[in-house]
Amino acid sequence: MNRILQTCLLSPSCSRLPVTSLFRKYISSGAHGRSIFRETEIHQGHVKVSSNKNSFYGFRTFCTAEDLSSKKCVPCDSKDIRPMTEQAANELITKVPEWNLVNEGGILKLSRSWKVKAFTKGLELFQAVADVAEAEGHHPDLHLVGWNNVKIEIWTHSVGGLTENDFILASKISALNLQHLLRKKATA
Ligand SMILES: C[C@H](O)[C@H](O)[C@H]1CNC2=NC(N)=NC(=O)C2=N1
Repeated sequence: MNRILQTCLLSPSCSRLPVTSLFRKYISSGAHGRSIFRETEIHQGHVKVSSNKNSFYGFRTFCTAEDLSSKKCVPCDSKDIRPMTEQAANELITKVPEWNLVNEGGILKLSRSWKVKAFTKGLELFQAVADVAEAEGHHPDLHLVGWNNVKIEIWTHSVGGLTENDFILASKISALNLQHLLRKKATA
């Protein structure tokens, strides 16, 4: 029997922000005492929801696509940078749904493909992406084959895997307006 218990966690800091409050709704599933709860954060009238299967005391932060695109890449030669686990990558890929998570010869990468209108439009797309990459100091692998097939792969070469830098760059690329360069999708 599922009981939905909703408790409002108004932390003191929230009391000063009348419109910001953190609601935690959890459903006591009963099985093995695990609870499934959903945090709902209400900010200025819009709601971000993260579902989380965790013990009652588990508390998970969550980031959204806009969080990633507002972040800055860090130098890839910093000593404490490490490749993330496949589980972490599977969680973060949900924030950049236009991208695919691929494993190439044991190296996890982000990959995305486009069909462009013309060869030169592919080069324009590369230039737009290059501007973002240079600003971030983090660079993708660019492929343009068969004159109009663009593929971009992103991974952190210095660690031989994925880091948050890759997801930040992917999110910033997704935010680019590239529609005018792309071939119209064939209608059904
Ligand atoms: C010092 C600077 O962070 C490194 O040269 C950067 C440049 N751009 C990079 N881009 C990617 N994708 N991986 C790297 O390891 C990398 N290293």
